[in-house]
Amino acid sequence: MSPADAMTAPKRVGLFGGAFDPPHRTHVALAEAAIAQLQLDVLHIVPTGHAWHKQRPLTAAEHRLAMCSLAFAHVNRAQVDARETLRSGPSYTIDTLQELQSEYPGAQLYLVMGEDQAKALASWHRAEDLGLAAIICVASRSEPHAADSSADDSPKLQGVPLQRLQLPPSPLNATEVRDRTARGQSVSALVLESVARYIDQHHLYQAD
Ligand SMILES: Nc1ncnc2c1ncn2[C@@H]1O[C@H](COP(=O)(O)OP(=O)(O)OP(=O)(O)O)[C@@H](O)[C@H]1O
Ligand SMILES: O=C(O)c1ccc[n+]([C@@H]2O[C@H](COP(=O)([O-])O)[C@@H](O)[C@H]2O)c1
Repeated sequence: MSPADAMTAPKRVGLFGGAFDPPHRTHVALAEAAIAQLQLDVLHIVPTGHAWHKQRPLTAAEHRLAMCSLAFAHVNRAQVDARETLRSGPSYTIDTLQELQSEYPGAQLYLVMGEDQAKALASWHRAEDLGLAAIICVASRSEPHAADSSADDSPKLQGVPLQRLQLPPSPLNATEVRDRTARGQSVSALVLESVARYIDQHHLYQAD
């Protein structure tokens, strides 16, 4: 890398992973909040390839990628990244963080997530390495995906403090988008208009 390249190389790099089946309005708000509050140079939006932790099969990656491209199109510094859908085997976040470390030498990485995922972090693959690779940044989440209220509400990963993102608690979730679509109800309050159109045009989430 030349000295000039080093001056302009991204120094604050975010990773926001998810099934994004489909991406909804709160995903977009969370990405915008992360970019602004963490002053990110780039935020990689990474749809999961093989979600080893989910029971249900995900919608084909090509559709989830296309919907992410629509949902995050207007978000400056967000970059939809297909890498996990192209990787064989389970999608492990630590693998993606290590790839980003190689691609952005010297950058500080930020791993962005909702609180439900933060509470489950200890079960992730190589969980102990996550907090070494990235600063873990968490947005609170309201029902129905909120974490158990009896649990410690200041989550930590084996002693690693998690950084809070300021985001008004939102009950939006992709399950409701899929359920409403299957019932023939409108989802325009839950997803961007472009995503609603894509769902309709490609007959996604419709009842059999
Ligand atoms: N309403 C929300 N508030 C805060 N974080 C959220 C919210 N919805 C999703 N997230 C976060 O976005 C990331 C990706 O979530 P995901 O794609 O699984 O969406 P979801 O709405 O949780 O989907 P599903 O209902 O299918 O479980 C996760 O880190 C999740 O915690
Ligand atoms: O690396 C892991 O073991 C791991 C376990 C659970 C979830 N994740 C990642 O967390 C992100 C959000 O997951 P989800 O279930 O909310 O879509 C997504 O990128 C998943 O691949 C990663």
